[in-house]
Amino acid sequence: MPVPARPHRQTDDPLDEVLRPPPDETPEQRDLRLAREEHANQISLAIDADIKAERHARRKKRIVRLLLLGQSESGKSTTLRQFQRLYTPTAFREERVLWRAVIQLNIVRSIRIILDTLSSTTSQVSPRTSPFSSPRSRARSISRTRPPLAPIDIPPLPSSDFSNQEFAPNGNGETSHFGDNRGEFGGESDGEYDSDGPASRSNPSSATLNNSPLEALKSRLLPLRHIEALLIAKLVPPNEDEATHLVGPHTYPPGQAQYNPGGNSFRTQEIFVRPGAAWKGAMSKARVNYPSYNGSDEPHPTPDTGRPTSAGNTGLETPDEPQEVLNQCRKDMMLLWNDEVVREILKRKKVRLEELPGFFLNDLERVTALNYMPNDDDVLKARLKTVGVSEYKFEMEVTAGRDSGTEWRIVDVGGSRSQVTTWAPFFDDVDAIIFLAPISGFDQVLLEDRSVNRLEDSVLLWKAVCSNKLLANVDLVLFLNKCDILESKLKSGIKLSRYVRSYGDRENDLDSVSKYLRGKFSAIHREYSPNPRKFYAFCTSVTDTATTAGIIASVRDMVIRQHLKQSKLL
Ligand SMILES: Nc1nc2c(ncn2[C@@H]2O[C@H](COP(=O)(O)OP(=O)(O)OP(=O)(O)O)[C@@H](O)[C@H]2O)c(=O)[nH]1
Ligand SMILES: [Mg+2]
Repeated sequence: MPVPARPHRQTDDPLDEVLRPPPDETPEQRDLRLAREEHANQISLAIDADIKAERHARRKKRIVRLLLLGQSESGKSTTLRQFQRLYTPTAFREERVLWRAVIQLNIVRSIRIILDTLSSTTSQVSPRTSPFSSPRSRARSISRTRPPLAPIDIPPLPSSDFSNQEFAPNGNGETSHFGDNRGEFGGESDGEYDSDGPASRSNPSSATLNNSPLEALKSRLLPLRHIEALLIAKLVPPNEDEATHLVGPHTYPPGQAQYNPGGNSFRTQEIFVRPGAAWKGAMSKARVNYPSYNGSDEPHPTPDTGRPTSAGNTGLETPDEPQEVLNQCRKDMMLLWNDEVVREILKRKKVRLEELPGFFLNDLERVTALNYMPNDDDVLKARLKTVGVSEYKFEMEVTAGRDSGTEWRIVDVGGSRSQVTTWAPFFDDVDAIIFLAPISGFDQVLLEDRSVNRLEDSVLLWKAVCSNKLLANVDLVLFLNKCDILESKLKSGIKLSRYVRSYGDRENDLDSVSKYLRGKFSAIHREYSPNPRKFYAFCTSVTDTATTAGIIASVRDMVIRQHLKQSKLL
């Protein structure tokens, strides 16, 4: 529909038009208007004074405000948990038990990804074309004591059917890594890991796996669907409609989305909660007695049943049904995850589960035990997406010299694209920002927009943060995060230069790559910052407690020094 032309105005400022006095204003109306304007002006001045006073009081009270920014899955909430672990250890330990439900859900989701992947594969089996049917692989499989779960005759997998770009970005020219604007970052198609030649991509085959061991296993794992629903109900507060109405189906790559063996589909999206104590509160309110919990790593079986007495602390009914179901399914889950052919299929489909958030399949024996109690590392590895923005107050239990008596407030935000717009109101009165750029994502795309490369998205966000005028005087700390995943990717042969053309033929190792990317981020900071300011960069793996402790201690020191300087207390 054509948009009508706007009437001609003297000024384009809509406020100007509204505020201009009417042309036929009487002297009485004029006096009244001026009195109203004066009144409004007084109110506005009073509000400004309040804000100033509050800021002054905050400085006097020594409240330090730290903002965590970065794209989704960059590690913001994990960094927050590291702060909690280090500086409010008692509270952190007391809350560990609440994370068990999240970990249970993470496990269920990982199993679902495997089953989805197998389902999409097994419906396309064509024995004749299978590289798995080579005499060697046949012999290897036949010699095993138990039959493999998936058939040996698996053909090359048509990557177009499993269009999980996260694992095969740009493999088929479907996405451009860095949009059309390939500046210094320029992508190339990912051919190296797409071992399927073009000829093998379309493989309309028909054989199905009725009554196969895989089908039997799938039905034995069906109870996981039930506990998934149960866990979602437990984790998402009852009034959180939005959280249960998860974002659209495009959010998850198709390979992760559908496990639908019996017609009842699993929820297809990532579960999320608003940050803050809401979900923890909802769960802990449902606590039943947990008499012997002392914050240690030791489990607390009840004397008679061996069941976890912590069940009540998870907010789940006693006994902890999800834990019992997971315990019953543990052998089958291990069978699935440790199956050689299943691993091969995952590899061919480029599903690198180990690199996905919330991965616990290598710890199934431990985490499915009836008396399982999450340890610190488990809590840091658990994945629960954040939606919204929330401020956490820290009264440091563990203080160090200069910042004793200081109250810390750490603001954690949801990082997915739709939420970036919610950040700006929190830019006021910030002492420092920790920006997390997960540099292992150079070969991945965003879950919420599969046309956007993750590294490119981080670079764009970083530019926006550096150039933001509200943040012009805020010190920036950059965490080039997920260096552990980056290292294993580089070691496995994935080349940065395929995705970042300007990297050229430099060494493809962690040291060279992280130095290079650090240089790029640092150059952006120099170029885009409105004013000169302090900038610190660290290569991090924030799930790693040992290395992160030192980095967080340095950040804390820097931030507090700057805060004191600004408060003119130094
Ligand atoms: N291996 C590894 N995993 C990490 C690292 N940092 C974070 N993770 C994991 O990545 C997942 C996502 O981390 P979160 O801290 O939830 O990410 P976030 O930035 O808060 O994400 P949103 O809440 O969606 O904005 C979690 O499962 C973390 O355990 C890291 O350095 N290495
Ligand atoms: Mg988060």
